[in-house]
Amino acid sequence: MTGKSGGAAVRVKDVSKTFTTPTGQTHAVDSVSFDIAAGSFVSIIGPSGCGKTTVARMIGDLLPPTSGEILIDGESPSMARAGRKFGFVFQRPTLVEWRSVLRNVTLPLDVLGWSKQDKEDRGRELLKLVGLEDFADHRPDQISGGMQQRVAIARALSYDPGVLIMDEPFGALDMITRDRMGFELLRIWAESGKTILFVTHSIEEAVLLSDHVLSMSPRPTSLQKSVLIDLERPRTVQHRTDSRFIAATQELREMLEPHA
Ligand SMILES: Nc1ncnc2c1ncn2[C@@H]1O[C@H](COP(=O)(O)OP(=O)(O)OP(=O)(O)O)[C@@H](O)[C@H]1O
Repeated sequence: MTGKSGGAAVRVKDVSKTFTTPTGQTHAVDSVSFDIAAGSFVSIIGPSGCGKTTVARMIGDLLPPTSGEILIDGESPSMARAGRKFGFVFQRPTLVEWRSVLRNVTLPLDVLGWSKQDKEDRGRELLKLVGLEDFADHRPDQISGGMQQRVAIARALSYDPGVLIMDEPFGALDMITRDRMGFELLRIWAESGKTILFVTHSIEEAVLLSDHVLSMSPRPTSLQKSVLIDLERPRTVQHRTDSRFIAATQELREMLEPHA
């Protein structure tokens, strides 16, 4: 994907956000700037309540910034949303209970007016990508939480966006499923060539999955550091014991939990 933003799939420049509520103002994000190169996997990590979700939601056109500029493939978030340039995956899969797994995946294509056959073909292709080809006709309540989140990922990829924004997508899963989903996501990422922005609470998860980890300060959040994860791919469980993995997690832990 080549953008008008100098090759960056996502550009965040001097972005701030202040929420105004009946009880006063919350300065959540303070002049955050970063670029995400096309095709890379970048995580945002920071203490609870620091503003990670707010940053992801502003990029995903779910919230307007108070000031600053966001570009996705060279376009504003609202233009990029209209042009189906990104998909968004939330912490909870939010599937439609009465639709089959296949018809949940193809839901966004209904609005785009795809033919029944094209939707069916695309849906089955995506279910294969996320390893759920045998569950097309199941209802969401007939599959596990991890499988539901894979349906949500397939749905976000349905219209083939260049960028996937994921806000703590595995936060509601147990540790074993979460670990497995991380590697599953890396496989999907490698096969699909997307740019991924991944919000997480877990330092280990961020280091294991990412090319770069953006460490955010407590609220009002600003970018503390971008840590390059110097580990070859494909990543495996063995990387957890690699000295470079340990050094990167240690560096991030010292930034995020300086008094621990
Ligand atoms: N819609 C809103 N209205 C008012 N304040 C908000 C709103 N959304 C978020 N905030 C405030 O902005 C700050 C940052 O919230 P945000 O959800 O972005 O943090 P976070 O880092 O994603 O937190 P967590 O890791 O716990 O999910 C918090 O103080 C929160 O209360």
